[in-house]
Amino acid sequence: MKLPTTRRVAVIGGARIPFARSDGPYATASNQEMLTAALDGLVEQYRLEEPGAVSEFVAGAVLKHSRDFNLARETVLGSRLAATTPAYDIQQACGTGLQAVIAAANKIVLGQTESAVAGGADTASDAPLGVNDSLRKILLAARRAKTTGGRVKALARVRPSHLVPDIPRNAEPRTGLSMGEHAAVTAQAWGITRAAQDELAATSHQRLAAAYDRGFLDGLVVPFRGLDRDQNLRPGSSVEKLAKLNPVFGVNRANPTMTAGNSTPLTDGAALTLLASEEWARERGHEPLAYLSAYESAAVDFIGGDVVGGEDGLLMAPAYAVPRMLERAGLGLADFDFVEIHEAFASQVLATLAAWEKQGLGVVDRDRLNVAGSSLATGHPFAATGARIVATLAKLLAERGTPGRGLISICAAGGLGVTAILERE
Ligand SMILES: CC(=O)SCCNC(=O)CCNC(=O)[C@H](O)C(C)(C)COP(=O)(O)OP(=O)(O)OC[C@H]1O[C@@H](n2cnc3c(N)ncnc32)[C@H](O)[C@@H]1OP(=O)(O)O
Repeated sequence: MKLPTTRRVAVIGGARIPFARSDGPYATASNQEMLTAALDGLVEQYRLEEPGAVSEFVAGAVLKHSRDFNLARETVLGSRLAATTPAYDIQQACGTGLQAVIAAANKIVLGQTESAVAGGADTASDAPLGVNDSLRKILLAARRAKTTGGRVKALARVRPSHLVPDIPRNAEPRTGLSMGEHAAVTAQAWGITRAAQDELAATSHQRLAAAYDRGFLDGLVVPFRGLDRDQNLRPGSSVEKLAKLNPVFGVNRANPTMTAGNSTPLTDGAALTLLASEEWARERGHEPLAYLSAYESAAVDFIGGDVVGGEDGLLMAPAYAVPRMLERAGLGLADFDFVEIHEAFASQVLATLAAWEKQGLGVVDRDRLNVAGSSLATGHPFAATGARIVATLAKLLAERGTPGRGLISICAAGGLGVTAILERE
């Protein structure tokens, strides 16, 4: 292997399918089909068909079937990208899409690749239901049996209780609490009000609707299965309407503030980003939208001490990743024209902002926060969100046309956080 080189990584563009609420229009679509649709959209737009056009494809899914094996490679084989394109899977819960971008970018930085497509897909509609563990052991024993009698003997141990499937839960294995329940504890610790959450949610819908209306998402969103806009989007969303919804997650009956309107819905979808060296972009005549200039990740010990962590809750790792990233980059929050915080829950965005403020990083101007809407309006197919945000932010910077900077902050299950900075000169 050649010794490291350091090069800039350009974000050339992105493509995603419209996101759909789970058990809706994409109920019969697999991760692979959705990822292929997004990939083909990118291939068509940036003329990536010929062998070698893309050095590598990096993608992942949080809810992945064992049959998908290497989902990224299977996607390449079913797409218009050359079958000679290497591909691999990556998974870091809701940080997957951004982590795929970072993994792909690092090889470009080091001069090992020239271009990459990175992102992810997820479907809660087609979640990988597992076979009950006891039944799985019986089936494995039957498969190992050398005689028909042995197989029958093994299978005779099957009881009705063994037929109960192993259903993936949207919960932390170590606490048994759902993401929403964890976020509710953090919201309470930071004193996040229902009104502030509903305001953030309404703004997300209004801004996404405006972004569609002014054509900002043209090219970034490729139609799929009858949808050309995110199905979750409610253009008429308002604080008054959101205030009428019943709470769904809360710590106690006295102060439940989280509703279906200020939480992301379970969502199906796929999103990808095209990255390249400056040389690749120049040779192919593509003007980079922006450059990736820093990335960071962090984790919180959400089970140490207090079981769910209080102010340091499950989704608070960006409160550590962002200060670290800013310090290394020699920047402050005021240096950013755009701030993109993944809206897992409105309360979690507000708690992250409060944590940054408490640490002395300053206050984020709301006119710079999630200006084209975010996950509360688009929905959140776990592994797709990072690539959606990278492509959105890069286009926002390019659209502005002047030198600028954008910050990305994504919280993830497992107490993880993945963050990045995009710049345009
Ligand atoms: C790191 C991370 O990202 S962690 C985050 C991971 N993601 C999650 O954990 C997903 C969390 N979300 C969920 O589990 C579910 O979406 C829930 C529990 C919040 C809600 O589920 P459901 O109750 O099925 O939601 P549903 O879509 O039916 O909405 C409930 C009601 O609110 C209404 N509603 C939802 N959003 C809005 C809105 N923006 N404006 C107005 N009304 C709304 C719906 O119309 C529905 O009304 P109805 O009962 O009259 O039909």
